[in-house]
Amino acid sequence: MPSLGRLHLITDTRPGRNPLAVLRAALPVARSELVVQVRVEDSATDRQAYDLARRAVALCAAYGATCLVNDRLHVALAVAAAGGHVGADDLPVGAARRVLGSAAVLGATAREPATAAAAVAAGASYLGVGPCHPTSTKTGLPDPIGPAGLRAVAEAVAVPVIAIGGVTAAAVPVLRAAGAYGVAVVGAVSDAADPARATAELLGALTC
Ligand SMILES: Cc1ncc(COP(=O)(O)OP(=O)(O)O)c(N)n1
Ligand SMILES: Cc1nc(C(=O)O)sc1CCOP(=O)(O)O
Ligand SMILES: [Mg+2]
Repeated sequence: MPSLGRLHLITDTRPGRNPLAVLRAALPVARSELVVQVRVEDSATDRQAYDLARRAVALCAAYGATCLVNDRLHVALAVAAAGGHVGADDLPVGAARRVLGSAAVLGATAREPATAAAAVAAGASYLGVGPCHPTSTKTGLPDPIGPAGLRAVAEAVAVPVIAIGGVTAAAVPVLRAAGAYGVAVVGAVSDAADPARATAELLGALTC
């Protein structure tokens, strides 16, 4: 399995957003360092998820980037994505691994060490850990775990830990020092006036 990219860009499909335009801006900058996670609103139909995912897979292929699909693993398989990401309300990690197969990238959400270790034992190849900081992108999350919470998870597992939740380029050094291999963002790129520049700033912080 090729090494995992360090910058995970999650699609923003809230009303009024243009996720494909954001991908077209970010991909030429980050190329193979980018992991695109296709995440749609819960209210989206499978057909809408499929249409976005197949376009994202094609764009990623042109730049050597990795494309994953959040939650809907049948969509991941249908578009030949590299894998998927699951959390507490999705298929259990072991079941997700059986669906996707042994070669797929499989991310799992973990907020504390015991869940993290269990997810890895069940077949997760990376962990999304957060929310590290307050975020306005997703509601209903627990309180932020901060760099200390991230460190506790990172010290418990041997797979890449991807910090998520309110991540900005300025926050990256502290998160990396706490054990993050990479970061996952929505707003830091999708809300930016210049998504290409925001991507470059995040990459710079991740690779310095
Ligand atoms: C990299 C990464 N980390 C965490 C999540 C959150 O997944 P989940 O808890 O299943 O919540 P939804 O994104 O499905 O609402 C993620 N998607 N990516
Ligand atoms: C989709 C998602 N999951 C989270 C978690 O902690 O599980 S935080 C989050 C949203 C991240 O968006 P932003 O980069 O704009 O804060
Ligand atoms: Mg989920």
